[in-house]
Amino acid sequence: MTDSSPQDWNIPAKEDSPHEGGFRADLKITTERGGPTYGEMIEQVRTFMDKVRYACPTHELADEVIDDLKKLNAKLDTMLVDEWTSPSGTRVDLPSRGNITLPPYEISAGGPDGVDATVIFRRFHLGGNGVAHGGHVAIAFDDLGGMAAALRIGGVSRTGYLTVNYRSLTPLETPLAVRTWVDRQEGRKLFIKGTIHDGDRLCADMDALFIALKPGQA
Ligand SMILES: CCCCCCCCCC(=O)SCCNC(=O)CCNC(=O)[C@H](O)C(C)(C)COP(=O)(O)OP(=O)(O)OC[C@H]1O[C@@H](n2cnc3c(N)ncnc32)[C@H](O)[C@@H]1OP(=O)(O)O
Repeated sequence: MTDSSPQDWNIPAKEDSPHEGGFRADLKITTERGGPTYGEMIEQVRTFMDKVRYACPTHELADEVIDDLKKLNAKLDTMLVDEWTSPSGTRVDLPSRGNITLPPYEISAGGPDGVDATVIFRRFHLGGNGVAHGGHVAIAFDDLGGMAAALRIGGVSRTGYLTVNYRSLTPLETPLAVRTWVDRQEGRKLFIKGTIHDGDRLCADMDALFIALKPGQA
């Protein structure tokens, strides 16, 4: 049992900070939260996950790692905040906004016409036989597709459906070009398309529907 409770992550909307279209009206995007080395902390976590995916520890080493992780978890338990003020997700200066649950990507261009990014699937994104897991490919498309929708409407949308066509194998540890764009819009419905290329080779493409949230809609 840790000091934290599930409520730490689920602070309800308040009068001075209402949920609006899925996000808080006063959500502050900042590059300050978590301090100047927060990005390096996230990178070390990703590196740890890479190693965990491939490590075969002895019983003794596994016990040692468990003890070390318990200490690290206890340290972070003293610093938990709600999702609206957590740096992970709002640090726009970091790959994937500092969100460790996303494959790390960097945006090179973004606007109402779409988003261009470079994504690297890490060793811990392994599916099998040395290439990326298809679910992780879909996560990259979902986030960057949602970003294309957000930049078009200047607001928040949620995924209605998302279809990925896996055209060829998606390599790990390789910078891949991602493009997502609004193919057409019908009212609240944004039809989003996307591609992931390894050089000239198409790895996957996406066909998705995002629905713009109404004010107050979660
Ligand atoms: C800058 C930062 C960028 C960050 C990007 C992050 C992106 C991440 C996005 C996500 O992963 S969101 C999580 C996954 N998605 C969900 O959990 C959504 C769950 N579903 C819902 O919450 C609701 O179904 C939804 C908000 C999507 C729609 O419900 P509504 O009640 O608002 O709309 P409604 O059901 O009336 O549908 C509106 C229109 O969309 C159509 N529609 C809705 N879902 C559909 C669907 N699945 N397929 C086809 N059409 C669909 C629906 O028929 C209708 O068409 P018409 O206006 O023409 O009548």
